[in-house]
Amino acid sequence: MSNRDKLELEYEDEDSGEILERIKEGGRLMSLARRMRDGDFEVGDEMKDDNFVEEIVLCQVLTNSVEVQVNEQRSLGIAIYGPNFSWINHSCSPNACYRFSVSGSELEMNYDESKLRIFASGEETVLKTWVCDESKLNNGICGYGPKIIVRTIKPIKKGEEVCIAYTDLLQPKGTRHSELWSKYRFNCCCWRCSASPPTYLDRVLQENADAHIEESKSSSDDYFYRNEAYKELINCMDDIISEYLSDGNPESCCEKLESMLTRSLQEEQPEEEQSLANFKLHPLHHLSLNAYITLASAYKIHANNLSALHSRTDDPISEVFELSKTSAAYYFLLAGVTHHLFLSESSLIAIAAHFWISAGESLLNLISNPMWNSSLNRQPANLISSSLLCNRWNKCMLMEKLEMDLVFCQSQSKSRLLEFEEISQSFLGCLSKILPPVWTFLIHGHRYFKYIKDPIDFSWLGITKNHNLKESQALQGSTGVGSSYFGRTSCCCRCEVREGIDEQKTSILQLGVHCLLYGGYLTTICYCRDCYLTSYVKNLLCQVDKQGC
Ligand SMILES: C[S@@+](CC[C@H](N)C(=O)[O-])C[C@H]1O[C@@H](n2cnc3c(N)ncnc32)[C@H](O)[C@@H]1O
Repeated sequence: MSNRDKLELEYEDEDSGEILERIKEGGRLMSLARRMRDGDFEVGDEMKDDNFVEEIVLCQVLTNSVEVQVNEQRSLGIAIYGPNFSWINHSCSPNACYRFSVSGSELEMNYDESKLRIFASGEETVLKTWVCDESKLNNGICGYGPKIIVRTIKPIKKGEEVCIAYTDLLQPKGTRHSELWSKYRFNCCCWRCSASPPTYLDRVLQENADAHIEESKSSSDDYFYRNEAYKELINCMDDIISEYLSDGNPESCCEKLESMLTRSLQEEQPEEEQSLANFKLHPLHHLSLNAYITLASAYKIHANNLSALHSRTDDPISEVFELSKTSAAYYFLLAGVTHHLFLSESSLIAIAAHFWISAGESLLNLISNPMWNSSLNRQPANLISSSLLCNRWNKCMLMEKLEMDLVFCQSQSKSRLLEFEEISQSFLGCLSKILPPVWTFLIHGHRYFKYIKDPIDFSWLGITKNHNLKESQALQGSTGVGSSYFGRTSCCCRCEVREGIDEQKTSILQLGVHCLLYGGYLTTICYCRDCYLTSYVKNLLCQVDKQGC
């Protein structure tokens, strides 16, 4: 499918007009290049308008290509895979996800960095490409480059359509729809988009946490005023993030984003900021999520920059320590928020897995900060004390099970769903013991976090869940785990609250390893045991072991 006709029909629409112009220009240049290559070029040909085939090719690329990402760090470019993949439609509550796989030998042997080059605005941009190995040619089609693997993430009934996500599922419905329309030319009618009342996920992603005034009961002025405040917040955040991307100054970005988040939650507002005050940004809101993602990484980059600047001094820098603590707190909050949302929409499993792993990694990084040793005249820097690890941080039954599952690929005796329910409950049980002191330590004195009453259980927000039949069915068919956290979850493990410096480090380590193993466990469900992300988790866990015992 190329959607070429739809683009032509929608020419009136401003966006489509621009896209169509660019397709026409691209098609003209491609056909010109073809004629020159074939020696079939005469003066005046450059003005010819018979580029239909080239235009179709470009439209097919727009409609069917996917961004190829073989690891977390960077994207390799875009690719079009065969019909087995390209024919899969989209849903905002998909039952499948995909990942790319490339073997180490493939990366080393077939990866020729010099093959394809393009020039853009005077600067040379090098595109990497896989070189076709003649011996692998199979009827003219060669199987080189990363493989794409589609995997189910929900039970799929016979005859039911398999769908994947073309867009970010944590965006509100309006944003998803305009993105799907401008890129793919269709209006999504999946059950999540058609749900009435809207699903819990769609409601919280956009809900104003201020007093719940129903649209019909509020005055039109009030509604208008809030809408304006919402647009103002979006513009303000976009400006801060674009400024950060262009000037690369994490310090100013953190300062501005946090003032924005904090101001939107303050009860008393200066008069000139009244419109922002009218829109409360609760932590499950999609704008808060965008802000947390930027803040978690900006704090980490700021800490790394500062530590590189002082790399020659032996003294550890307390500011680096504080920045790393805040970065870990944001990663943890992101894990808590996405986990909460995942429990109501199971297709968010890969996102939740990703943030649990990032939270675990940032907590382990914090443990190896030299500041722990200096202020207390402890053992050599950068080493997690071996007594700490020989103690094996009182590894609980859940950790032992998850480690066996991840590292030794132990076979399961139960259904995946039953096992998931048990593991998730035990995980929340462990967190209810280890997290409170660690969270207090991470957020101490921070102006924004004092508004976050709990980073895992968001019942304090007072946003009630729907009784949408399809939603509860989806839940039963997938996670089935309630979002209860403090108090209500039972835990049979040996995790315990600790006091004192070594104990504090132990609690952070315990929490970090729990997050990594749980994130790794979710990864095995959505991507399988043998993928890049699970190897990444195993490597991090290996480093903990090597540093210690
Ligand atoms: C990658 S192709 C998918 C394969 C396509 N359905 C076909 O038969 O060739 C993307 C295009 O499929 C259509 N499509 C995908 N998901 C859809 C959905 N949920 N509803 C309607 N059309 C959809 C849109 O036209 C979109 O541009």
